[in-house]
Amino acid sequence: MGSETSPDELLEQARQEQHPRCIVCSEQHTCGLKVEYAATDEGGVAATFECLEQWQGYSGLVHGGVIASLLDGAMTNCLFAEGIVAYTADLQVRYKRPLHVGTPAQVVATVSRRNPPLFVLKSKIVQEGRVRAIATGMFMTNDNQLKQLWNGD
Ligand SMILES: CCCCCCCCCCCC(=O)SCCNC(=O)CCNC(=O)[C@H](O)C(C)(C)COP(=O)(O)OP(=O)(O)OC[C@H]1O[C@@H](n2cnc3c(N)ncnc32)[C@H](O)[C@@H]1OP(=O)(O)O
Repeated sequence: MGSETSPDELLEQARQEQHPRCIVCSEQHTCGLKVEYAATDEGGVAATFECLEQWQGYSGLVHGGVIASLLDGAMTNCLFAEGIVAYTADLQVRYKRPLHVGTPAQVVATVSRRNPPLFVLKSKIVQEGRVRAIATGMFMTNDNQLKQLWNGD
């Protein structure tokens, strides 16, 4: 009791070990998005993205590739928070409404299905209370992580 590793500790450990120079979530990257995903009480992860002008594609709008990266990064970090390291195998993004530069947005992700080695996750970006983009991702562990899952360690 009391020594159990928290989701945020698991997330940080996996992030540091597996992709410390990630273009989406590393604080060390010189020109990355620097998104700080953190575990939520609901069992997923969340982060705020400032939607700076430098991330725009069409004038005044955040580039769709950046949006896809934010959603994918949220889902990857959501698995990190469970101590699972997995790779994006399939990613579907629906751009529902424009994401405007100059206004912060929230990105969240949750695990919706666990069927090792496959995991299905959902993610969304909300700005000023309105959903701007949603994604479904399928993630897959590699052989080493699979062995750990099956061995329960
Ligand atoms: C993994 C990638 C990584 C890689 C990702 C790489 C991405 C690179 C992108 C580079 C270019 C950009 O950055 S572009 C910027 C990113 N995209 C955006 O900001 C777009 C945000 N979304 C919007 O502005 C809007 O939702 C629009 C323009 C797409 C559509 O708006 P709308 O004209 O009001 O129409 P709306 O009512 O939503 O939909 C009209 C009808 O089309 C249907 N519809 C709309 N979208 C879809 C859809 N995706 N699939 C099926 N059906 C759809 C609706 O159900 C509806 O059917 P019915 O009810 O009539 O039957």
